Amino acid sequence: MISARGLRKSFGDFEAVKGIDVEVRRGEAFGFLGPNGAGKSSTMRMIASVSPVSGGELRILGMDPATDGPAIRGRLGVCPQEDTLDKELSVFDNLYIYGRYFGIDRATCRERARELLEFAQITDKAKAKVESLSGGMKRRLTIARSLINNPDLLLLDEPTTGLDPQARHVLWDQLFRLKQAGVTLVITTHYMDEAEQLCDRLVVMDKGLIAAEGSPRELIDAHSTREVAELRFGVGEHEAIAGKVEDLGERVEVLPDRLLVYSDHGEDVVTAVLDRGLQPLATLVRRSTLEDVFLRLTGRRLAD
Ligand SMILES: Nc1ncnc2c1ncn2[C@@H]1O[C@H](COP(=O)(O)OP(=O)(O)OP(=O)(O)O)[C@@H](O)[C@H]1O
Repeated sequence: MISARGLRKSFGDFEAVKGIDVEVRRGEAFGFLGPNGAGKSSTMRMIASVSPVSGGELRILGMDPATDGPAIRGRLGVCPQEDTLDKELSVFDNLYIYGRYFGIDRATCRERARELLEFAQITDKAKAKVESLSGGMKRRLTIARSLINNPDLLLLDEPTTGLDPQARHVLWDQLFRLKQAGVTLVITTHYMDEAEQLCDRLVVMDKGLIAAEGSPRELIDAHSTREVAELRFGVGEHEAIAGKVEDLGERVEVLPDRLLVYSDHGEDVVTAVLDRGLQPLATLVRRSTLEDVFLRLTGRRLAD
């Protein structure tokens, strides 16, 4: 569906994407995970064929965005980071008029708009003004709108940024149903839980480069331990205590508010810490996540 080789994007002297290789297969949900400024949106805009490639090769659905932009865009759905809904129009008309813009005939547009309202679970809001919708409903409508042309490939740029946890879960469900219906999804996100939930495969991006690639499970297995023991001590104590526990795991990370001890057996770490007379204010043993992978690969947290 998408094939990139040595793909680059420059803005003047600044290189936002520094030569990346990406292969997205039909029917999969593929993620670009990385912090703000990693180059995810720049990559996405090149894939959406709205921003020219500065270097390397890019093929979308077997076509070249430099020469086949309109044909590619006709087969893509694009859900941008910011809401671009028409606030003056009703929910239904946002879908209907967008469909007409794609050249779809009136009757098909009406039918498709009704289907999509149902899919987005906002049928009862058909006549409401967009302004009256909650943030989650607006995102669902934006996704519905991006499906009006029955795209083969749906591009979603940070689909759940700014939503509360419940609205995020409703949206994930919507995206999961799309995937089951055979739509190929490409998602950028800086939420590792979103990447873990939705993506079959992903690349971890940092500073315009790909730091790692694989399924969430493969990435965690390759770059982290099975478990992590989190130890919380008093403010300012973590650096000094790190030296006293570093032999208990494969690796120790010092964060401002806690220590992370990486070990396949987190409970054993906690027991050993207490045996040494150390008195953490709180302990937690959890499974490794993509956040741990990111920290390992870049020395920084995604949240930062
Ligand atoms: N039009 C532009 N002109 C100049 N610099 C740009 C432009 N667009 C993006 N950049 C820069 O390129 C870098 C990558 O930006 P990009 O938006 O691709 O990152 P991102 O990973 O999508 O982050 P975010 O989550 O903030 O969107 C950033 O340093 C950004 O400031």
